[in-house]
Amino acid sequence: MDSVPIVKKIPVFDLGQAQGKERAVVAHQILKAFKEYGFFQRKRIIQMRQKHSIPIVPSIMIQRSTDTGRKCWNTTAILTGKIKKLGQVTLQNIAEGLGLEAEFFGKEHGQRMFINHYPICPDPSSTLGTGGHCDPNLITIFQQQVYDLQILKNEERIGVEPLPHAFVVNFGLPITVISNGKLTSVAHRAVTNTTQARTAIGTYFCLANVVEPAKPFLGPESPSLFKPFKWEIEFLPHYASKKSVYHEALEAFKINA
Ligand SMILES: O=C(O)CCC(=O)C(=O)O
Ligand SMILES: [Fe+2]
Repeated sequence: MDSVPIVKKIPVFDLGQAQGKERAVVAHQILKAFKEYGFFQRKRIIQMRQKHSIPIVPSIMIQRSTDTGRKCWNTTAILTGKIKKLGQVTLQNIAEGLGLEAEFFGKEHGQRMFINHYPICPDPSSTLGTGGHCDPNLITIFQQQVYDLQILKNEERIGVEPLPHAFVVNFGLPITVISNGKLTSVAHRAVTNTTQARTAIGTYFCLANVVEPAKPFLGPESPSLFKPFKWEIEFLPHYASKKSVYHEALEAFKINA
């Protein structure tokens, strides 16, 4: 590995722009980035990261030392709240970019935190960190401190340049359904490397309700492409059974499939 080119073009927005006067412009640009790459990046987390960096400690230490455990717990709780806010603003931007009401996605979402650790790998050509997949959840927000993220754009893999103090944001298969096919979730994977171990920390924003195409996208000229489904009990088990092969998990929910 690895002849995959690393692009520097995935747009970066800061949270201030996303909520301020430039909000409508940013929402439009986020949609453009989603159409082109399926990803964008969110800046302006420098103070937060410096103030609340998570100590990575083995879980056995957390069990033994209540002090370390408490610190980790407090830090995680603070970060979870900040990420929640970031997720809410991002979902408002996506809704507005799609021409929906800002609160279309609501304010409360299940947040599932993930920590992926990829050790140094002597032969990255034989081992991926995370195999190619589209995410099953609404949006995902995570850190890429060390390069590993590759996306599939027009059948070609491109690497995403890691930016310090930025989060990577991407959207999953439910947004393909909600937008009635206007946005196609982009497949991606994480690769390993021979020199640096890497830990990716992120949050999946989940759905509680039925997933279906949003009413404003439906009409005589644009019939619904997907049947409604319950995310947690119908979609997730199906996604897991398909071993998350790119967009395949959506096939069963397509109308006239
Ligand atoms: O570990 C990474 O960099 C990406 C992980 C990922 O794509 C996922 O957990 O859905
Ligand atoms: Fe992913």
